[in-house]
Amino acid sequence: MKSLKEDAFRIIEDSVSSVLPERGVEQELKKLDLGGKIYLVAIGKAAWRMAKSAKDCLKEKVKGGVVITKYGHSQGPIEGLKIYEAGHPIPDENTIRSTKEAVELAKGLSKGDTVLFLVSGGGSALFELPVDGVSLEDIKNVTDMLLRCGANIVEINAIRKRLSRVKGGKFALMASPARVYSLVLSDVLGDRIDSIASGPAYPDSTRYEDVRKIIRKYDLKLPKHILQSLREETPKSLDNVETRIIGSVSKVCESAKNVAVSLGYNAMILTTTLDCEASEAGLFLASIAREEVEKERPLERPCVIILGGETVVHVKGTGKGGRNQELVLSAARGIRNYPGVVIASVGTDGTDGPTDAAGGIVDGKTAKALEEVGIDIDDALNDNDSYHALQKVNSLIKTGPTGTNVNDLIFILCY
Ligand SMILES: Nc1ncnc2c1ncn2[C@@H]1O[C@H](COP(=O)(O)OP(=O)(O)O)[C@@H](O)[C@H]1O
Ligand SMILES: O=C(O)[C@@H](CO)OP(=O)(O)O
Ligand SMILES: [Mg+2]
Repeated sequence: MKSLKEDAFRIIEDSVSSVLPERGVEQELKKLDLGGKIYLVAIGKAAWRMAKSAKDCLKEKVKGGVVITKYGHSQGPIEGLKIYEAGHPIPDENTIRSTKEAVELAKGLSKGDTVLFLVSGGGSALFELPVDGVSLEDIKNVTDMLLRCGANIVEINAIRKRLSRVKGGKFALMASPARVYSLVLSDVLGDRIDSIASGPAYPDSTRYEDVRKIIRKYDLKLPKHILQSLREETPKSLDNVETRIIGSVSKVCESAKNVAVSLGYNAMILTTTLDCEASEAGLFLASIAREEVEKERPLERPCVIILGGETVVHVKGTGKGGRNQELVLSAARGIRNYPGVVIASVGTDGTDGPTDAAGGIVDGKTAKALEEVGIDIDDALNDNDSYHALQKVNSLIKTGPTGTNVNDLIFILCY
């Protein structure tokens, strides 16, 4: 055991390493006997690492392929594959251009061929061709609206699927009669495969009725032609797909627990499905930390209480931040002057919101330190400006892109 913060960084580093995609990709590919010609399509923030390990495993059996990842997430050429970077969380021209390449490839395949489809979160923005009558500009506007309204990813993707020619199982239809074998890194709570990257090769479980409810719930003001496109139903069954999940938030939480125990802490996983508003989650975590300090429950100290999930933020202000940063900034209010407590929250992909930070880390001194530099936490939260607040008191966590993506890891350390 070192200092609480050093231990927190160790937990983050080791547990994120344990969910890098290589092991899962290799394990699954070893079990498989993929016949015919294999073509690789990889999408998402973990696409490059997934593609690299698949290519290293299958070597010249892979006849070609396309990798589409977020800007800054490629680590260089991979022999025989075309590597593209594109916009995330809002798609851009490069999204469309590279998706067209993948679609051309899939459409040209024959019976007996296989698409090895490597899927990770981020794929919704990175893999997109709008349906007829919907422009890239429309997709950008709708995506922006959805990301700000506080809807969760299942709701967001229910809408995105219907505006797309590749999402919601439609990419698998394009590849038919070839078969699509998907390896999926899950960043969706409950591992809902049809929501991960909007499920391009998985039957869609959402219906038009769900879409209508989402529009009402968030009072979405959508143009007429978009409303019209949303009525088109998605495939509810596909006969050419097989899917395996190779990593999820549960794994990163298990790993965080093991690291904490190895460092001498009592540890527990409280939930792997945290999905409320980020600032509310922060206050809730702070109250658990106070219970630890005052009543030494639910665990004997020193302890680590671990949560996995994806909180949401209703972005109303004009500041800069992300859900993990907002969570810890909010938590700082509740642990003010409590000694021996640290609360950390990070996106396992290494980016939290449109920032260069993965998340943030606070302790009992953070609230006072903010006050001393003239920052009012409530004001910062109201303006969704968690990044600048945490930056001022050296409380951002920066990892850079990690090459994986299994949602967010959140924990309390108490000494
Ligand atoms: N200023 C902000 N403060 C807090 N959250 C924000 C802010 N701006 C955008 N966000 C949130 O960041 C989310 C996108 O973050 P990102 O880390 O890319 O998500 P993911 O890891 O799920 O792809 C959006 O859904 C939006 O709610
Ligand atoms: O691509 C997506 O639809 C989501 C979920 O998989 O990922 P992210 O939140 O990273 O954009
Ligand atoms: Mg997400």
